Amino acid sequence: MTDEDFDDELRLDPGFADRFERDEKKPACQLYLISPPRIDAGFAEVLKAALDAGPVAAFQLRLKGIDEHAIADLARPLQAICADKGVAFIVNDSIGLAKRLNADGVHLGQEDGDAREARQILGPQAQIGVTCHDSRHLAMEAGEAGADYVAFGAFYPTETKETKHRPELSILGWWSTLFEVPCVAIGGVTPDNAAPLVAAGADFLAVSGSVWNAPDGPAAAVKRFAAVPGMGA
Ligand SMILES: Cc1ncc(COP(=O)(O)OP(=O)(O)O)c(N)n1
Ligand SMILES: Cc1ncsc1CCOP(=O)(O)O
Ligand SMILES: [Mg+2]
Repeated sequence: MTDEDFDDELRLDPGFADRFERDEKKPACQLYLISPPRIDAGFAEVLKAALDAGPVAAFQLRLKGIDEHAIADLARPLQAICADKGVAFIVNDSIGLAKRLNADGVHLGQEDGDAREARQILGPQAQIGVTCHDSRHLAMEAGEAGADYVAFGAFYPTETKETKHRPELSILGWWSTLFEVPCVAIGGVTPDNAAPLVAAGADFLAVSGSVWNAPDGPAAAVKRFAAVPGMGA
């Protein structure tokens, strides 16, 4: 079944998602930071400053190409900072590492494992997120499997990851209208292009490059995100 067939089956007016308008009944959109691809010795201080600069709901440790013992060693001080600032600490890719670190949650891509298994292993309090690319079908499957959020992207070009999928903004309104599970927008999001994602219904903006590579520094970028209409604590 295609995503369009879902609209037919649900007897939806095909244009309804484009007309979705975020209003005061929907909680403010929140910032979800994804770590830089490499963590150097000074990163803990950079992270602290970024988390102090504006509201951040979550921090995901996303390190590729290094083994889990090394990631665990890098994780602990960062996890402590997040705990201190009341920011959820999410591990990318690995249910086992999330368990070992007693992280607040795990983010799973379509090849990273199953949300039901993650729930069994990590327990009812864990925040479990699932990559759904541009697919309503994957998002509904993730919701049924008990995901705490579904992630759509990449909305904009990004140098952080090679991406194949480019959802339309309307997937955010479609999801928000039909389901309670929060949705995340990811991929090339900057303070300058964030507003349409927020207006379209994103509950979280997941951001890496535009924060860590900001010319005036990560803290300034977090501050700019806080000023985007519809963003909040
Ligand atoms: C919040 C969030 N959304 C999407 C992704 C991408 O996950 P995945 O598709 O598994 O790709 P990698 O990040 O593992 O390269 C994410 N990490 N976080
Ligand atoms: C991990 C990931 N998944 C889809 S796009 C992306 C990269 C997000 O980083 P950036 O905010 O730098 O585009
Ligand atoms: Mg992954």
